Amino acid sequence: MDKDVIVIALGGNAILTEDPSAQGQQKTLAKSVKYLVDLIQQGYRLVITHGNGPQIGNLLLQHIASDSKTNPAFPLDSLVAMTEGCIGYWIQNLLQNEIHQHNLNTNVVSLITQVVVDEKDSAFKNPTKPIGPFIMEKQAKEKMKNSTDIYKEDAGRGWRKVVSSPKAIRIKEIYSIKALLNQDQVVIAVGGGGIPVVEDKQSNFYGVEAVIDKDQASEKLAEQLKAKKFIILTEVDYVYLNFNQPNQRKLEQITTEQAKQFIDEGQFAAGSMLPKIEAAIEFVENNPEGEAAITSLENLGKLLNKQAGTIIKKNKNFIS
Ligand SMILES: Nc1ncnc2c1ncn2[C@@H]1O[C@H](COP(=O)(O)OP(=O)(O)O)[C@@H](O)[C@H]1O
Ligand SMILES: NC(=O)OP(=O)(O)O
Repeated sequence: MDKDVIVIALGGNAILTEDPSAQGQQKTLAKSVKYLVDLIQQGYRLVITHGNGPQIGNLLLQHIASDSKTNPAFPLDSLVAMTEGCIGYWIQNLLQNEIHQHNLNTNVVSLITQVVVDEKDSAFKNPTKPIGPFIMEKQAKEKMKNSTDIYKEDAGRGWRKVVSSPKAIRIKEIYSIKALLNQDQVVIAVGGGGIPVVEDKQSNFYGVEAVIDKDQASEKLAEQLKAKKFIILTEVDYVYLNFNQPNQRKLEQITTEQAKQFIDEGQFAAGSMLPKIEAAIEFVENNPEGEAAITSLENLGKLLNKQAGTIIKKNKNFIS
């Protein structure tokens, strides 16, 4: 591929902020699409991925609330597909309008993406992926007593339902994504971590009940595309040491070695910041010339001007 590729991952919690309505989530997304146009104008090929943790949890609640005979709840693979379609449409629509405003000749396409996982992945027996709304500890423990659902505390923000989250092995539609990029189209892919599928002995694929971590799946995509930059956009402007404590300190530029040391110190919460840091390390270690970055949706513009965000690179020589 002749032009440099940038993979930008938008977090589900960063899309669903105070207003959970469709309009509220579209309004949040609208704030970041203008910066995406800047990247297109700078000549980059753009791939956008997105999370779906809060959205799929809310959708599941709607499905469970309906009549099980006349309107039965769908399994998680189908719900991931629904969130991929919906959030993909929001981004596609907003970004295409913004591109039109700038008189650029680029199309945006959202691709329903399947991601291959291992059916023997131990994650199927140990759910860790938080989805849906944050609830109080007492309410979560009550729900666990009365059902087979599992709830866990999520980064000091409350308790959330957790589901299985097997590791992404490969992106099934990778050749279609490359073909679209080669035509200078902006591609939205691997939404919600992609639809989890397993391959049988006859090379058929079928969906399984899980939600893949979108940071880990996006890293696989960035790696397969040999991307120049892998940018993770979430709710916080920086990755912090001693997060939410009086001695909190922002991290501006770190090496993968420093990042690993901070992981060992337990600086990053499982299910939230930890998978982002692990994905950033994995990407940079497999693409030593590339860089990973983490910041908020609102700060994408500042990140690109090196005025905000945490940047993770392979070694100190790269850090200026
Ligand atoms: N060390 C840390 N630095 C910054 N944020 C952290 C840290 N540890 C945990 N977090 C939490 O991780 C959140 C990002 O994870 P999450 O909400 O799961 O992301 P997403 O935007 O992909 O849905 C932040 O909003 C913050 O609350
Ligand atoms: N699928 C996924 O990882 O979504 P979030 O980024 O919203 O947690």
